[in-house]
Amino acid sequence: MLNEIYRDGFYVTSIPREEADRLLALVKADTFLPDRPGNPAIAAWESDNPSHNNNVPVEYMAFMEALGSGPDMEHLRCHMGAFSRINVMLQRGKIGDSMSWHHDSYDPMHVVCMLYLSEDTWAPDDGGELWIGHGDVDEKGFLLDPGAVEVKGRVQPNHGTLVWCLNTNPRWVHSVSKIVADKCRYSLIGQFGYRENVLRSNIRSRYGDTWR
Ligand SMILES: O=C(O)CCC(=O)C(=O)O
Ligand SMILES: [Fe+2]
Repeated sequence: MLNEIYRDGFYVTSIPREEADRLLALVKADTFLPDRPGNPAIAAWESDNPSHNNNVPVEYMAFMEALGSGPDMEHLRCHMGAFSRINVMLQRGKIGDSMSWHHDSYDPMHVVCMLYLSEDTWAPDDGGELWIGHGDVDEKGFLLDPGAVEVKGRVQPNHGTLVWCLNTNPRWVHSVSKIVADKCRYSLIGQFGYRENVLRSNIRSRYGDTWR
């Protein structure tokens, strides 16, 4: 893992089937809100101080905490220190959804992991792949040309697939290709960092209204 993550910025692995099944059952029973500007629930989440956010269901948080304190991250913890803050986000993607190239710099965290859960089997033609790439950025660290990103990896969101990303380099970006199959794509995202580094509450003043 270490060579991949320190050389490429990411590493692809998977979690045990029973663990993925257990989380999928919880996720299927969960409630999803449209992630659109203006949604009051999303606005509240964005204005919240993540250090004080205790709204993440304990099962998701416990899973991420176990990942963060587990052997996969041992060297990252030695290298970067023991993380004092974990964000957890659950997203559901459906046909037509996609996400453009970005770095998770809206809420700077040092390591990001993405766990995929799905009842469907995903083939490359289905879309919904996590693409990981490298791209040039401007003086603020924003990607200059999304069309010029050099793609380094494409990961289908199959059940139990886990992708680790170092999030310390704004040139390391990721995107989600358009979902073209009528399949349901769940991603449980964990971000690992420090309480002392909370910036999300100042997000609009730092990055403007178009930060997404
Ligand atoms: O769902 C995914 O594969 C990636 C989601 C993502 O990049 C994000 O929410 O920042
Ligand atoms: Fe992201």
